[in-house]
Amino acid sequence: MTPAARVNAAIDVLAELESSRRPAPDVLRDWGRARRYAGSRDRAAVATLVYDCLRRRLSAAFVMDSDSPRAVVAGMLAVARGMDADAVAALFSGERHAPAPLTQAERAAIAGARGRLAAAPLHVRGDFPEWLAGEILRAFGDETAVLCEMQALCERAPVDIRVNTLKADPATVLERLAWMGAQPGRRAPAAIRLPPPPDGQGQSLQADEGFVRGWFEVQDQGSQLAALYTGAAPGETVVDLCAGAGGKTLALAAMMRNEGRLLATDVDPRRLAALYPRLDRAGVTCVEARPPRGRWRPGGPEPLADVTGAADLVLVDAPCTGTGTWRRNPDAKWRLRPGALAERRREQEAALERAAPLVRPGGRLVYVTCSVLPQENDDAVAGFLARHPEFVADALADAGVGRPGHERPHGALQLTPARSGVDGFYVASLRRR
Ligand SMILES: C[S@@+](CC[C@H](N)C(=O)[O-])C[C@H]1O[C@@H](n2cnc3c(N)ncnc32)[C@H](O)[C@@H]1O
Repeated sequence: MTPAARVNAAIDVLAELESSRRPAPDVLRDWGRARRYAGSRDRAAVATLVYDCLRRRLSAAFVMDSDSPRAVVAGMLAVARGMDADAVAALFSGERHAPAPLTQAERAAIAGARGRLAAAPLHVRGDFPEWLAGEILRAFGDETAVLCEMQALCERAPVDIRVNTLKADPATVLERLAWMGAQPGRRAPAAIRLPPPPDGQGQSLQADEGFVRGWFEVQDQGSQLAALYTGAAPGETVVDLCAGAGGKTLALAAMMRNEGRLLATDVDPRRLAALYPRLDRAGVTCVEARPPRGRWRPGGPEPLADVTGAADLVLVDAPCTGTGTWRRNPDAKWRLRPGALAERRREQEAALERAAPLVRPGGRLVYVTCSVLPQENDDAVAGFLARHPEFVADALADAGVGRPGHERPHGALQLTPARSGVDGFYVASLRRR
């Protein structure tokens, strides 16, 4: 496919996304399947165009004065890729498989994009849903900080891996992946960072022998730091209450050097299914998976009943809106609705209530989200502390990585792409008196 044909395809995919309201990965997958002539590079390039449009949807539409898929693609090429009107016109050429030529008005809009955008409202310049403006201002304090943070959340994210120190050492893995442009991670000691792939062509990490042998996992450094701030140590009894597919379980097991007990569960037993092969591959032996029988419900049988009052550490990696991961999942920011935020808040409260009785006196409860919204973070912790006077806010474990984020109430830390160079994670540590 020519570059212009890829642009045309992105316009089609965006139109389909709008009309079907299905998630972007599904629409892109179906688009690729229906077009056998599109090779893997074409599919990756089209996906990157679509995701870049989703990242910059509001600002691209604003400068073009239209939110049609065609306008959003043209506007994105101007605002995100810095293309001038001639460069965009070369793609909108009207030739075979290319979009129709730019109109005079479109050319003028692209030429004046930068100036126009400077006068746009905050949520347009920051490309986030208007209904979240109050929450985001609350998170970062003033408009300058909001813009800096939200624009960083519009960038493409690098790929981070966590070297599994149970099986390998970071220097050896770094050498092995040097050909992919691997660099030491700036934040977490076992992290290696790969640059965002040009034109969305993903690195074939899962095919690497090192991955198959369990030497590393793909995991954002924000997630790695959140695990480090728990201070999980060898010999402890640790609960990973919201283990999901086990990204943090594996990180905790490595911190514990496979010594002690690490109990992993989730409200949904199907989510744990992916954990088992990952434990095998990583050589993790200290984990006991405790799937509930059917979906766990408050008041129902507790698969962790035997640990009541006995855990040194309970990690609540809570379900959340995922606003901190918008770099990787830009579709999510436009799909998020106020009702979903309210639902996540209820789930967070339920998970915290479930965690509290498991913690031993003097033990700690670490609450984590991948969100930047204070309602899910500061407010969730404040509400918990008000309901549970037997807990007090505590300092995060000194993981030897400093505190490269925004300080929050209760000694908590908010990591962000702009401030920390990682996904937006929130971490708070609470200690049982
Ligand atoms: C952010 S995800 C976990 C990600 C995972 N820890 C990782 O690092 O890959 C949140 C998980 O919490 C689970 N969850 C929600 N409410 C829960 C509850 N009350 N008890 C246990 N798990 C819960 C969800 O099913 C979901 O898998």
